[in-house]
Amino acid sequence: MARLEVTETFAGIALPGHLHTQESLRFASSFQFRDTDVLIATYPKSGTTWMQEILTLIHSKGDLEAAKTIPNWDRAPWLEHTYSKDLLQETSGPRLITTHLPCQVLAPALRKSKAKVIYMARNPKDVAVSFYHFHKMAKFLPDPGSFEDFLISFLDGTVQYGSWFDHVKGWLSQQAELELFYITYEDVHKELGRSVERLADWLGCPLQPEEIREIQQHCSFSSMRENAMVNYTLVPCEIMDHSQGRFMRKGTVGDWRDHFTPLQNMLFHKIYQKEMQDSSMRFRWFLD
Ligand SMILES: Nc1ncnc2c1ncn2[C@@H]1O[C@H](COP(=O)(O)OS(=O)(=O)O)[C@@H](OP(=O)(O)O)[C@H]1O
Repeated sequence: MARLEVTETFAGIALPGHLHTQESLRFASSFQFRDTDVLIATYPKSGTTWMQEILTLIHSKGDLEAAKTIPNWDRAPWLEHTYSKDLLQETSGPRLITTHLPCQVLAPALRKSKAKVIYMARNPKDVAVSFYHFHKMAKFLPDPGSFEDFLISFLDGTVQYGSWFDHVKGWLSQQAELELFYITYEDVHKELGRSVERLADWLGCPLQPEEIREIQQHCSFSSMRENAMVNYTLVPCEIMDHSQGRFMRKGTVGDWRDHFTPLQNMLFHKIYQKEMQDSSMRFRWFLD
């Protein structure tokens, strides 16, 4: 199946041209956030779809109506995608918005409002594995070649969406400047109910125990894997080749162990330590 290989470059970062144009990226970087907006910011494959589902249900207090009938990309549109402009401008109430853009592109616009940001990060080794598999199915991304080649590009930051290290360091450096809640994929994986409760409290939408249980059940991997509103099976095969795998692939912590050679693991650690040496961020999962 042919690849839709057009690339847009913005702020020095390559992005899939199938989803982005210079106009859509300019729209995103000068977006007028409202105080009631909630922005989910992630590097790809860090649990974005999971967070979109959780936050939709926190907003609706566990009412499944929207989650069962509207795809995630319409409930929490990507700020930078070509289709989002009208959708976002037409929404009058509190908006749930998603982005993979780096902080330096959005921080100036965000600082003009009290919009809340939820930054979700994941062990970069698992991100690299998940991203590699996603490249195989997503026809708007380049052919990844071998895992070995892909891992080198991931560590170099030359993959689309740029460097994982810069993305995480950039967003987390803004914790004091923005209304930012930092959570990891591993936190949510370990304690889904507790994570839902913490997020709901931070958003000022406290939930009853039965509402939390309802959300927990709906947002389990097994439930989301079968849910067409989030598992991307609605996307046509020319854009996502479903014969190459599933978007909801494994949903586990530590899958990198089945993919990395000892040498790749050593190289990864070396580069991680160099890139993150000045960072005091909480990345306890990296040592797992
Ligand atoms: N409910 C739930 N539980 C556990 N894991 C989940 C869940 N929902 C999504 N996922 C996993 O998240 C990975 C996809 O990440 P993203 O949604 O950020 O991808 S994307 O950037 O929007 O393309 C991808 O990870 P991998 O399975 O490791 O590839 C998904 O399976």
